[in-house]
Amino acid sequence: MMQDVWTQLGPTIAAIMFSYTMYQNYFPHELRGHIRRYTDKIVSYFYPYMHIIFHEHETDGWFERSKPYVAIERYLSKNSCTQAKRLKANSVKNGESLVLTMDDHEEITDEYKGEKVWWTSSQKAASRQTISLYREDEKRYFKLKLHRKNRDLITNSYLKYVLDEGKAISVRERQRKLYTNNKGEAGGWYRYGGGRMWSGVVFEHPSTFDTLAMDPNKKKEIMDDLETFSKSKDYYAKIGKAWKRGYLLYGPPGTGKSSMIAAMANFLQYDVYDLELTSVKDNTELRKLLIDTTSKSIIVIEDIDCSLELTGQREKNKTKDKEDKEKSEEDAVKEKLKKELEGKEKKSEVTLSGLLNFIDGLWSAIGGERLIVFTTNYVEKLDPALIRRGRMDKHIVLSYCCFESFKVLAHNYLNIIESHVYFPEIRRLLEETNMTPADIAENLMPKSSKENADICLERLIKALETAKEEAKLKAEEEDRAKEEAKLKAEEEERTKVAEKEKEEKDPEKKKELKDTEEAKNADGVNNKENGAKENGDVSKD
Ligand SMILES: Nc1ncnc2c1ncn2[C@@H]1O[C@H](COP(=O)(O)OP(=O)(O)OP(=O)(O)O)[C@@H](O)[C@H]1O
Ligand SMILES: [Mg+2]
Repeated sequence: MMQDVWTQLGPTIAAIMFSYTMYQNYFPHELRGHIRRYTDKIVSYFYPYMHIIFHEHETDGWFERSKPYVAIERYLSKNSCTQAKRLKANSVKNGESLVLTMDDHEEITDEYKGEKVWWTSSQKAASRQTISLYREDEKRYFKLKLHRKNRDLITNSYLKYVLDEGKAISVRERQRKLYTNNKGEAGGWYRYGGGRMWSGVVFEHPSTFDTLAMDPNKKKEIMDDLETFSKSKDYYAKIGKAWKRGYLLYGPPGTGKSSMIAAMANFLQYDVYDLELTSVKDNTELRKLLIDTTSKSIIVIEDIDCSLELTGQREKNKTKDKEDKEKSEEDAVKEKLKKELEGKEKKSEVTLSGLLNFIDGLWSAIGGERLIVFTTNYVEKLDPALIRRGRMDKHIVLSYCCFESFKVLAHNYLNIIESHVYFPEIRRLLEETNMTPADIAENLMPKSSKENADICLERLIKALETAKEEAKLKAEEEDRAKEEAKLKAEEEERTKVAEKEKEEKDPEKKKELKDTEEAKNADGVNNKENGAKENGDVSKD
């Protein structure tokens, strides 16, 4: 049966092929163009579909792939995996992961608002005249087939959706980076357009909100806050605010400030720009660094209190005139000596006002979707202007380990899910003494393959007891010192009173004391008058 069909089809195919070859060889090029136009018209009368082509390279010979093509490739990858029989694998993230797309001449179907479209991937040989230095001699493209009645829907709405979705997938799956600013002086050439302001490495910090030990309610609040921020582009535009948010993380060393920044970056899939303020030459360079950051990023300034002399700068300026007058010659000499000692070592000239502008000046709005995070161990040292709401919108205190935080660490480090016989004791000890999550974590970590959960928890209990004992001794020591100081002050007071009483009882001494006081007062008046004359005081005239 099958053989019969082929026997009948054979001559027909041969005839078509022959006619096509004759047409190609003997019809002049111009005539072919005319024929094509007319055949297209006839076909379009019966054929209700239309096509849109998206080339991989928009400009001939140019190396970069077209952005719409890449976005479509990413968008189609999810449907390709389920529909296409032959797939093509492209490596991304420096070969660490793969994007699967349909192979040439495969077709996949997509549906948008109830209407179907069809995508195919193809390639055609590049024209011989084109000289391409960078890529293979073939032009890849995606072809979108759609019904003509859906023209408006697809061109106005569907294509935008595909491109946005494709871009979002690329962002989600991109290799995130941790950047640090290059030192201005050392790498001076970059400032004249020769290089970049930031150097980056792949961001691989494993901290997440799951591994972060803190009060669960507080954790949830922060996660909600971050999520709301990342989805609020339109809201920020509506209220006329730049799409950025400031976080101030403060607390003792080892309470998880840096870990939280990493968790935030992993949660939102953002890049991290770790800004070393002391390497920034001046306010202009600070602004350039800001311009050179991308959106979907966290700009971090760690230990802001140590970064610059930002704390008292305002007061210094306010009282500058007064100080200038009062500065004694001795002070001036001291200052000069200090400057000489510092030698030629160039210090950062970034000022508090420069930093304030960096955070919420006009330039801070460019790019959007950025978090600015400051960390400090001493929040009280910071200038209030630096951390006011609007600059640092959310203040988060990270403190000593509570029992809830401990449970997270016990789960992470020892895989203890809910409870353990040692937990009540640990709970009591944590309420009685302060220990940072970093110290707790160190005690919980097994030091050899023989150490099980019991051994690690016992070690923690011992450490907590020792810490409690030390804190008690320290408190006693402080109380004792305070008591001694109080007794000393009382003793001094008693001696003073006794001496005064003694003087008052002795008439000779009393007269002597009165004379001395009168002489002192008279001296004071004379000195004032003399001083006024010397200064040319005109008030008496
Ligand atoms: N809240 C926490 N949850 C989980 N691990 C923590 C937490 N706090 C500290 N750690 C552990 O302790 C180590 C030090 O923490 P981290 O660097 O985040 O502290 P920090 O608050 O930034 O300290 P510093 O003020 O000294 O910079 C981390 O590697 C982490 O393993
Ligand atoms: Mg830190």
